[in-house]
Formats: sequence, C-alpha cells, structure tokens
Amino acid sequence: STKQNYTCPHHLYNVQIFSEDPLVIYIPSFITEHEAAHLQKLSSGRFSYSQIADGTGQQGLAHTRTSQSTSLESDEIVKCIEDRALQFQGYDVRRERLEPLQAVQYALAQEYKPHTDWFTSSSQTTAEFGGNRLSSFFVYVTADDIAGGGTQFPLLDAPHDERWCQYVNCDASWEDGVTFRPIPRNAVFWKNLKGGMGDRRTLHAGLPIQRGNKLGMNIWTRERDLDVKYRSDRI
Ligand SMILES: O=C(O)CCC(=O)C(=O)O
Ligand SMILES: [Fe+2]
Repeated sequence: STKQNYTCPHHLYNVQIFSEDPLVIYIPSFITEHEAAHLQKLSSGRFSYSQIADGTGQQGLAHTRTSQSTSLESDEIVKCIEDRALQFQGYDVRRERLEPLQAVQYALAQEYKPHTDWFTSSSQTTAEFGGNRLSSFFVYVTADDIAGGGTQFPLLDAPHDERWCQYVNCDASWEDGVTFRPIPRNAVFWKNLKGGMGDRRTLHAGLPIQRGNKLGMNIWTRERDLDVKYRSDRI
C-alpha cells in the first residue's frame, strides 16, 4: 500500500540559537503547510480539557491550564514530524524516547499559566515514563487572526537585536522576559534539564488568547525510553 511506501518529503527549515544557556533554539518553518493542515484534521473533534500533574503527581483538571489537548496517533505524516524532531536532537536519541505528540487547542481567553514541562514529582518520572522530560518543542500549528497567545518565558532575557522582533514580542516590558509570537509552522525548542536536574529558567506560559484561536503541538523527549504502553504506536 502507499502507507508502507510512504517516505518523508525532504523539508528544509531554519534554526537560530536564541539562548545557549539554557539552550533555546528558534525554528522557523519547522513543519510544512501540508503537515499543519493534516495535524488540524487529525486532532479535530478529539480534544478534551487538558490535564496537568500536581506536585504529588496526581493528574487532574486545573484552572492553570484551560486549553484542550489530545495525543496524536502516529500515522505516516506524524511519523515524519517525529523523525525530524529526533534528527534535530542528534542520532543518539531513539524513537522510544518520544512521547506521543500532543496537540493543544486554545479558544478565546484560554491559557496555560506559568509552568515547567519537567516534573517535580517522582511518580511522573519513573522508569516506565523514561525519567523526566529532557527537551520540549512547542510548535505553532495554526493561529487564525490571533491576538495574544504567545509563549512567554519570564526568566529568559529579551533579545537585543531587533531582527528578533519578527518572532518575539518586542513591545513587552523587559521584566516580562521573552514572549515568542504564535507564528504558524514555527517552533521553539528548549532543553528542560541541566545535569539531569530541572532547569527553573525554562518556566513558561501560553498567554491568554485575546482574539482568534491557536492550535499548537508539544513534542517531548524523555531522558530514556518510555515503556511501550506510553508510546505513540499504542494510541
Ligand atoms: O501554548 C503555549 O504557547 C505553550 C504551551 C505549553 O507550554 C504546554 O502545553 O506545555
Ligand atoms: Fe509547557
């Protein structure tokens, strides 16, 4: 079938280091228009209110994350994106370390308050889960006629060069850190852990949507392989 013969089309994207420590890399055009449209179709109608883990590792609904999310099964196009995320991180990162890709949808006024993607609770970082989240990509899939909805890192320094202003909100005040604009198909990559420990400086928030809506996607890589029951081929 065409499925088995599917090969990922060659896709060129750019990379720009935003910060060396913590490592934060900005990636214009990380996904293609075709992939973005596919992700929108794949996730549509499958959303439920996002769960978060509290300090004790308990999953639950929380007012701190009002967006909706869904895990994506790994079809051939999703697999191309997974492959790209793995290759980006070097050949030593095995597919088994990827969590299922997670689509996140925000409507008006929805947001994700400041948080880290790495866990503080050991129940979320057991061997079955492959330890903690080593890295994150946040990909802006679609953003229609949007105001607000950027991704804010309050503890990172705003950039100096004004060429960053196309990707970063340069009108924000200096104390607010840096806010990446929700630009469709672009992504922000960062390293959550430093020396195996959660890096506080990676604190970030999905700011409230003031107009329009936003579809985003998380790609999380664990420190070690996830148990097969938590991987995308099992959804
Ligand atoms: O929506 C955003 O800009 C960030 C979302 C996020 O940080 C997350 O889902 O973990
Ligand atoms: Fe996050």
